[in-house]
Amino acid sequence: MIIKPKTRGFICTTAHPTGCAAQVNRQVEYVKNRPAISGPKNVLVIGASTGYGLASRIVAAFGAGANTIGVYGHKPAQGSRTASPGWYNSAAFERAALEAGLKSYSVTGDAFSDETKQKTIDVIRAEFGKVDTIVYSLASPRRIHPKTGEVFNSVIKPIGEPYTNKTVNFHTGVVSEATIEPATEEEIRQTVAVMGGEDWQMWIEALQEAGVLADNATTVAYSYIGPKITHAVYWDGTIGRAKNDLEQTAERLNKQLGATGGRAYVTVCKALVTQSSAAIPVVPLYISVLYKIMKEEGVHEGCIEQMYRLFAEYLYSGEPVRLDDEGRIRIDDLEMQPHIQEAVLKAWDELTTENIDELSDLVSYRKEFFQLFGFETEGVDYDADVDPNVDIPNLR
Ligand SMILES: NC(=O)c1ccc[n+]([C@@H]2O[C@H](COP(=O)([O-])OP(=O)(O)OC[C@H]3O[C@@H](n4cnc5c(N)ncnc54)[C@H](O)[C@@H]3O)[C@@H](O)[C@H]2O)c1
Repeated sequence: MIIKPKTRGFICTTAHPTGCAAQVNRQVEYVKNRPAISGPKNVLVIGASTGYGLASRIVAAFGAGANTIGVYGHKPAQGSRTASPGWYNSAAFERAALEAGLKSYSVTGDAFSDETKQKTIDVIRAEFGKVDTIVYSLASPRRIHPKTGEVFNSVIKPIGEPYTNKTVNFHTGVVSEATIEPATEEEIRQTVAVMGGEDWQMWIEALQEAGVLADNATTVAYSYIGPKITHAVYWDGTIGRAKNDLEQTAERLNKQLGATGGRAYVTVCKALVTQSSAAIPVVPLYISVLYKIMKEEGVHEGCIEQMYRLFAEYLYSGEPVRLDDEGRIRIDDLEMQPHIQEAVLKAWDELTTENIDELSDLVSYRKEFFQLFGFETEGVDYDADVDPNVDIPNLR
């Protein structure tokens, strides 16, 4: 069938298998052309099919030659519906790993459930023995608690007061003001339950109890802090509370794993176009401005560049890991440079619908958004007939 993008707000309901594969292969090529990384051997990535998780898996496999297990939510094609981009990405990843002679497995299911954890443990035990690196990269709107069955929904809201700022409809380029009402205590609690550290801890403990966690294991989870412009809706809001909880979890895990030479880190990453960040008001406009300035300065990075730097220069550099005062890894360092942020702020104050293309890189934002779903990718013939049914090798 001929597959074209179909959007509904900040989501695209179709995905293109050839385009997604091309995006994955571009990231694989980037990593293959960088110096090899030495350290990780058997890597588990939770949330491995898109964004930072997918890039982490590509770096582990093609940068360090590691065997990998990717855990992610699954949506194969059905009738006239295409599969999700994560499905096509993972199919392309598994094919590339097979070709490179790397062991790799995909476990699909709800990562928050005991069942998926057990399924993953079974694969580790049968195929790898143990894992030495665990990347926790879930971004989810909802979690069912595996012990109590309680359903939690995460919200992106400020705390205390309503928040008003500029935002953009990235499809039309219209800049307007968005006001978000503050979260209730219950909404804060539920957001922390979804995006905080409890499930990360549950994963590590399940792996430890099953005896499939290597002694000197490294685990990492991702966070974002960002500039003052987004603080009210992000760092000082509901999601920031969850990220705070993630940091406390890292501290606890560090102590727990430290006894056997292991380590746990929260890594603060750069703001990038992913399915998750597209859903946050204000953030797409901030990213568009940031992209323009960072590109002009020659310091722009995407997911793959960020993850390569994390593995090569921090986690597996052979040196003690550089941390900030709060014990976090900061690969948002380039984004947060004062002169970059000053330039963003200056543009931000002046931004209107009329000058958006001059002051921001909305064109790239839009393009990258569609690329997340395999569209607008060079070298892909979008008028060609393509089979939406794609098998994932090594799917468990
Ligand atoms: N995008 C950014 O700008 C940015 C910046 C800094 C930090 N981060 C953080 O990085 C992490 C990953 O975010 P992303 O932007 O790469 O998101 P993403 O939406 O691209 O990826 C999320 C992954 O989680 C998986 N997932 C979600 N719910 C699941 C479930 N219940 N069971 C199994 N798999 C599930 C998806 O399949 C996907 O593989 C998050 O913690 C996010 O806060 C993102």
